[in-house]
Amino acid sequence: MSVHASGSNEGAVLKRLSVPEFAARKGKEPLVCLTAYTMPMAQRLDSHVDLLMVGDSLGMVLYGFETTLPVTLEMMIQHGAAVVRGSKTSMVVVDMPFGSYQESPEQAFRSAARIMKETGCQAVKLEGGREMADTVAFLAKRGVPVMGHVGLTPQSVNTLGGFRARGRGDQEAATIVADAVAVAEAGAFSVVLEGVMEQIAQVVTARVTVPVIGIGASAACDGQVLVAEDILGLFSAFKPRFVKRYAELGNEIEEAAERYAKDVRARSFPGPENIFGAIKKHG
Ligand SMILES: Nc1nc(=O)c2c([nH]1)NC[C@@H]1CN(c3ccc(C(=O)N[C@@H](CCC(=O)O)C(=O)O)cc3)CN21
Ligand SMILES: CC(C)C(=O)C(=O)O
Ligand SMILES: [Mg+2]
Repeated sequence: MSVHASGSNEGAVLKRLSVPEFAARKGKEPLVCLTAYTMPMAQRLDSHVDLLMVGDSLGMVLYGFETTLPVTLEMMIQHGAAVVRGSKTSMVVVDMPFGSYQESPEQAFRSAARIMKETGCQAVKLEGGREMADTVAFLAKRGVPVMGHVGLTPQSVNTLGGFRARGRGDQEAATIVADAVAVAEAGAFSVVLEGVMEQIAQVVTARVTVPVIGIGASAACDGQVLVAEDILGLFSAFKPRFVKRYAELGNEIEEAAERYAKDVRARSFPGPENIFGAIKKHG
């Protein structure tokens, strides 16, 4: 719909939204983010969003895993490279998968460097709060822009006991605020805030100087992100409360497959226009 107005897009060549331009949008218009895992989806979404997030949710949405834990660095790199190839103006951020960064800042840097070298993305995202602050700082100081992710952190599903809203109760709410502040102060250029009450979102958004991107965290945030397949009706294993459906493409796929099957069975497909050199029928 629109090419990013800020920054210096001199001449006719379109440029991607940069990390500093993204960060400078806090307090201005809301930042629009969606996940993308493939080239064709990235092509369709690119001009409508500010950021394309190659989420490790692809393990659940594309591969049918029950959690994001089995996702590998290799999978994130292949999908990340495809999304970069399919987009021109959006910033592309790739999720660091479980096990690729938690061990040490050095391990995180090695993984992040591979992601950036092999995909061409602008930044990486990793889950965690205060315990990840050193890692965020280590990467940010070495040329790896980092997006934080606090609140409902799906890679901790086994510790949390499920994909449930976080921050119910004052103690847990204070923990989430402290986590967001810690990663922002460590140098994260933005923070995803997932699955928390509006009250927490409001406090976090006011308290940190970088954009807070919400998913199930109310309109108090500086921007929103959702899984593209969720809003398009292409994923039906579960539907979090925070998802709003904007299309029912899953139904359209089924209807298309049904019509095709009917045509093949009736030999009405392929027709003359779909074949190479039809046999001349003599009347
Ligand atoms: N397709 C998809 N969309 C997502 O938003 C998403 C993923 N996959 N995979 C990674 C994580 C997992 N997420 C989830 C998964 C399930 C719920 C869910 O079912 N929530 C229920 C409440 C469950 C409870 O309280 O026990 C809800 O009603 O929102 C929420 C977030 C968010 N992320
Ligand atoms: C939705 C975003 C925040 C994410 O982490 C994912 O898709 O994996
Ligand atoms: Mg993720």
